[in-house]
Amino acid sequence: MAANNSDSIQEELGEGGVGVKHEAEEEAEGAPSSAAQATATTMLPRSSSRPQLDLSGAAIHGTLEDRNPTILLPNQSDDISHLALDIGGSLIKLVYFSRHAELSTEDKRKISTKRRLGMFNGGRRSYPILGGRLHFVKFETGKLNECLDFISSKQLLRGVVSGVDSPSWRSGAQPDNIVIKATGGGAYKYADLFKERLGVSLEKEDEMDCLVSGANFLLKAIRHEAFTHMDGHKEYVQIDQNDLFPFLLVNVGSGVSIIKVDGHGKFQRVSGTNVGGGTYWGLGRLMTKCKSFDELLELSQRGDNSTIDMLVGDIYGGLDYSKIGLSASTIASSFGKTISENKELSDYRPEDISLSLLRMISYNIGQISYLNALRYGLKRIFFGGFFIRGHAYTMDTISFAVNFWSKGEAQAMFLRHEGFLGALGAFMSYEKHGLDDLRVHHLVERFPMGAPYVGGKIHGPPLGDLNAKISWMEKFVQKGTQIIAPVPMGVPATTGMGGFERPTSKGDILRSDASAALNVGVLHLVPTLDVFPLLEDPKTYEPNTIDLDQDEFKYWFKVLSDHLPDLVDKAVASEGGTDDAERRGDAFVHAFSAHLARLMEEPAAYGKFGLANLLELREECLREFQFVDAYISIKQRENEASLAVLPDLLMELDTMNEEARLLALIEGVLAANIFDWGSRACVELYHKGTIIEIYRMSRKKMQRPWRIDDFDMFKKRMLTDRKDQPYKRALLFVDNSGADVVLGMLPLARELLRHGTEVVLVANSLPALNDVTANELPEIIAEASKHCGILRKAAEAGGLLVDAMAGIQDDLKDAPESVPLMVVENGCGSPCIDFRQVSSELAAAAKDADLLILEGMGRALHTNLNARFKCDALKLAMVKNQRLAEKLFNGNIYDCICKFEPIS
Ligand SMILES: Nc1ncnc2c1ncn2[C@@H]1O[C@H](COP(=O)(O)OP(=O)(O)OP(=O)(O)O)[C@@H](O)[C@H]1O
Ligand SMILES: CC(C)(CO)[C@@H](O)C(=O)NCCC(=O)O
Ligand SMILES: [Mn+2]
Repeated sequence: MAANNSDSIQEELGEGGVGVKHEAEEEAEGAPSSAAQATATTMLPRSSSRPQLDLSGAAIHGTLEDRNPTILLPNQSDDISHLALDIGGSLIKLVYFSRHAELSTEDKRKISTKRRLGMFNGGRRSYPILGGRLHFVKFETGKLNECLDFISSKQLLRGVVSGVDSPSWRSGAQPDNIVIKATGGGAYKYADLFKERLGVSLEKEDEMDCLVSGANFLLKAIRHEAFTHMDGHKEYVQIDQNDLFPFLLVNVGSGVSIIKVDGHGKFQRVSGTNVGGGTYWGLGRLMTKCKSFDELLELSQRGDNSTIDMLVGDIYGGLDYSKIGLSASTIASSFGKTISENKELSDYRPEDISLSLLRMISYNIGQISYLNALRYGLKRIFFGGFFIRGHAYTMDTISFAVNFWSKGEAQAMFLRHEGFLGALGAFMSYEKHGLDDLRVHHLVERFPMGAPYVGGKIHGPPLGDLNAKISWMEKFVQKGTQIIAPVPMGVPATTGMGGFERPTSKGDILRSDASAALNVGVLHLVPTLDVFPLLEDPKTYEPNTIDLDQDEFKYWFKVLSDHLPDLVDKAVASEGGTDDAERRGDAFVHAFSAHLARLMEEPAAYGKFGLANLLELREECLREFQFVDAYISIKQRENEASLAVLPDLLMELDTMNEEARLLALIEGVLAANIFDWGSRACVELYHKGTIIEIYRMSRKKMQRPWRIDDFDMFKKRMLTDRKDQPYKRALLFVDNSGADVVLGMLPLARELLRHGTEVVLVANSLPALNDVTANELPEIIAEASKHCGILRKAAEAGGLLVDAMAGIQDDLKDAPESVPLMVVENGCGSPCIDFRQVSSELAAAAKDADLLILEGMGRALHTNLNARFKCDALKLAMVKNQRLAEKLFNGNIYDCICKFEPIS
């Protein structure tokens, strides 16, 4: 049985440690925030392998009294290189691409690492795709002027030049040369108006072509795009690229187009129906006097269609007509009850009318789609178009019809970017932007701060700056805008005989159109991301170890909420504790809490969401309010404190024999992993002792066997089986700053170097909690090298000492004989790692690696505990969360995990 040392850790510190000041705190007391700032400003330029946070979050405009205030999109300083439109009978859809401001990130360390990894000269792939962001916006066709204003106020035409395929979009374009791609009937109808008002020509693209290429792009490039929706339950479907075609695409716009898709560019419009979204909205408006589509949809949620529709039971005296499979509650005739002679329109409730109408039209579309699927032997039907509106009841009705008539043979699926197929397709039709080459791993979807909030329409002039964004957040708070209930999950009961009851809606307010558009997120295109080449099977790889279901989410909601006050204190202090920082801190808390609340209501609101995504969302949210590195001063003082005792530790290790030393090293990694500011239990410990005291105590308490203890197997591999065949290259995924990396991972790296193994330290590109970043490592290593020849030689050989240590030249020819120690960034800014999207630098480093060491809870437990690799893997972590320990290992907090997975 593995030892449980949790109580004794608390005890020991409770006695010996109380009242003892944090060692480094004392040192830092003199000038706490200025030290932090000094580092912040001398930091190397930020990595661009994950984009900077999108600053295009929405902002509120108008008076506080408005129920649906207008939402403004803040300024976009980036270049706009492409813009495409789909102008339909009801709505205008606009997709535009903004390029990241290119940061120069090629510091010396990176250049020399890249050279070593063979990333230059042939080894380096050339990226035809630009990094940037795809934005999705829509307007009512009847308010075309708002769309024109939006385009000019956001300067979307700036940089778009004549000859749209020219890559030189920055050079000054003459307005009268500008050509943009457009599809939908309005591309013809309004061409002159665009020319007149904006001076642009619309290059027309075929509407069906665009729908198909938009759908194909989404199904290929977006991981969680398609989902089923049955009985109120939403489930994302994994699309197999090799088994995608043929399928039926049903676009439900004003009218409905039904297209059989056989491949890229291979399709046929096989049918359509004039009973579509325009019919629902138009008839609904006439009959209910609703002022907006959403109002009409919202009404339906409180409706009872049995007052309008003639049911089988109405005809059969309350009985089922079971012989032909019809239950009493099945609609026999939509609107059939309104034949009653003594009733006028005003005698019916608008709610009931809206529901009957919605049901009639959705059901009809489902049925016609099924018939066409049957006609061509297709099993999969994808539904798009804005009629769907992410509305649970609409989707359930369509799914019900497809499922009922096909007897479960055919499946209805919906697309998250439902209404943007045509606009995306028009966008794709630009040549040479390289987007056809985009793969799933190049795209990161982000949900800017506006996403959880509810507002009116998205349009209007741009908002200036961060300050304006914060005011927006403050306005929301003042106004007390609560997070409004999600699209209700209809839980229609069926009798199993075709009956389909009315929706039992959860909330009574429809999530507004604006926020629904925001829920689509902003797609960040990051061409430098790659799939980690050592994943055994990228197709079946799932980073998250535990499914974030409602129950699990509730738990993490509390953990993250409880942690917020402390986090924001640190964040504000890291920015000097100024009034401005305080304001940003408040805004951050509101924004992140809003995201949490939104996800609590609907865990699938932003696509399939795991714990890794949730933890990353918090970091992104900090970055959105320009908190560059909340833990910077903690990281610094812990690094210093640990570096001070490193020489003694190394000396002690060197007195041991090889076997004892290897054990001491692994023990050291596990013990030092206790320094984790993301774990509440550990943060409490930190008040009870100095870093070194805690580290020593943590080591002393180590008792084998650990909860998972493959150490002997690892030792055998290292010291017996293949002693003369050491690992060629080890990738060490490091976790926290301070003792964790300095006293844990660095000594282990040193031992591997000693065995002749090249070591690549893999660290975060962007800060997350107190994790060490790739930018910070060279300085730490340089400091450690002062006391250790092995590290120094290896670091020199790895080109690490160029910037950090004066007097040492980066001259490869004169480099001393040693295997190199290198540092690469992982492409993430999160405490977890998703191996489907890592930096190209890491992917290159992985090519020759035969050992992976994943360290820490985020990378080895929350994610990747069950991941299988093409080479040996060692997963090391201390479990610093009681629930996780119980769930994963039937264990206890502070249990240790040493999981070795050799490939043979
Ligand atoms: N805010 C909204 N205003 C108007 N209609 C909306 C709104 N939101 C959703 N809809 C629904 O979406 C439909 C329009 O969908 P979509 O934008 O896909 O079609 P369209 O391109 O305008 O039409 P078509 O392709 O037939 O020309 C409307 O008819 C209505 O049913
Ligand atoms: C006319 C279009 C293609 C315009 O988008 C669309 O509204 C539609 O497919 N209407 C249905 C027409 C029909 O096939 O009966
Ligand atoms: Mn359309």
